[in-house]
Amino acid sequence: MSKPIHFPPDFLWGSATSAYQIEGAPLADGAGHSIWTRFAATPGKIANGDTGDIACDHYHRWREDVALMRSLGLKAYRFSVSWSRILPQGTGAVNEAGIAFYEKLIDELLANGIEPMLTLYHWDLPAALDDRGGWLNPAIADWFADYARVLFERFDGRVCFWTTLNEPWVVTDGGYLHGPLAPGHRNLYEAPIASHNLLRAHGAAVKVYREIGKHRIGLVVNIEPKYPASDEPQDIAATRRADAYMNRQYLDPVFHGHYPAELKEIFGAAWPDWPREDFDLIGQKLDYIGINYYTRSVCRHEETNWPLKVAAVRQTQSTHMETGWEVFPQGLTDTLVEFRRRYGDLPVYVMENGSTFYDPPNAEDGQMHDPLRVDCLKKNLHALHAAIEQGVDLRGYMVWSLLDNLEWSLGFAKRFGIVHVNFETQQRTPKDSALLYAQVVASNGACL
Ligand SMILES: OC[C@@H]1[C@@H](O)[C@H](O)[C@@H](O)c2nc(CNc3ccccc3)cn21
Repeated sequence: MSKPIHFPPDFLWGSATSAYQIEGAPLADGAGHSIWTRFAATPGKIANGDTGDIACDHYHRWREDVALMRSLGLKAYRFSVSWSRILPQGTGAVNEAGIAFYEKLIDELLANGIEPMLTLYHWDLPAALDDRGGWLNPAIADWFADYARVLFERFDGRVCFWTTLNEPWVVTDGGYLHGPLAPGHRNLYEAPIASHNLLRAHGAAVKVYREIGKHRIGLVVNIEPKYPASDEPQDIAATRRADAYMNRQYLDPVFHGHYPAELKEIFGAAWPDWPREDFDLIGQKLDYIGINYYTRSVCRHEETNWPLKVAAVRQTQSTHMETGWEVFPQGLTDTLVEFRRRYGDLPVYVMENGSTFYDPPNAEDGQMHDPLRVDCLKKNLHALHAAIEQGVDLRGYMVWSLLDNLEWSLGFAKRFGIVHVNFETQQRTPKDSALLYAQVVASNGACL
């Protein structure tokens, strides 16, 4: 019998979602179009023709969903704000109805003892700003800082945990290099520019927060640890390129003031000489780092793969994600320990961790059994604890996701929720994984 595990006494257990994936009603009450309302309206971009027009109807069911979080005993809830609800044109006049929606949500969370953790940007750029170049226009750092200032002024104090960006790597790789995500560009020269402007915008928002904010602000990055498929020099070099491109491309400029050298090798002539002063802006001091972990990647050299020349070697035990994300809890421990080794002792929150499996239909007992997700969750939480035992200053964990939701271009078929959503009736049904998670929260991990 292994000894029971305990997390730090004030460990923050919560769940995470994002606006476009759950809210629905993206254009209600004066909201403007985003690059995702446009992408979803473009045939072939989202599987099965799914869209965020209704999603989980959270825009109308927010009170019920907060009650659901309360019933699970959650201590925190990580959500994102739709920029184009607040500023329908991306800049200029504030849409008070947009402010009102998030104000109701925040106040309901607080009334139920749940810490609101607000993400300013989770991929849904206002379409009006995309028309002006979006992340390719250097002015977006100012546009984003002005948007952030509106929310800081309205909500700081009720919101004490702020995140500037969710996963700049996915925004860039998916939206500008390979194209499966909005705005759907495939351009080697655009990707570094978009990525750099995301980091500049992050820094500009943190700078504003330091002027007027009184609580905590950070950045959320997705980290996928890279392991060489062999000890062949070519595979070792491929692994370093993959780590530099996906992981260190964001953490090195924020914490070390420069990009990894491998990026010039990867992008060649498409990699600009960045102005030195940009790194002063990007390197604003943070109160915490948010890390999203799902899987690892085993890398080998592949000359034909553009532009990294890296291929991922498929592993055996995988989730049902499109690209078969391996269940590899050790990678979570390794990621957290490596962050501390490379970047220091900043407080860390795991802001997303979860899995998608084809959930069996309702059992005769009416319960949603999801044994694979339960097993995955248990293993990842043990891995989390192992990182704490190795000295990581881990402060909290947000399971992805509270609800089954729109998995971007993969549509509704990929279910990550610990709570099942019937998208015809909008009925929410906690899965076994939700019942387990409620026990974990109530016992602070001792039940594991
Ligand atoms: O795919 C599951 C979630 C997604 O629903 C969230 O909105 C997003 O924040 C999110 N990020 C990852 C991990 N990163 C990633 C890696 C490759 C492609 C797409 C996402 C997974 N997820």
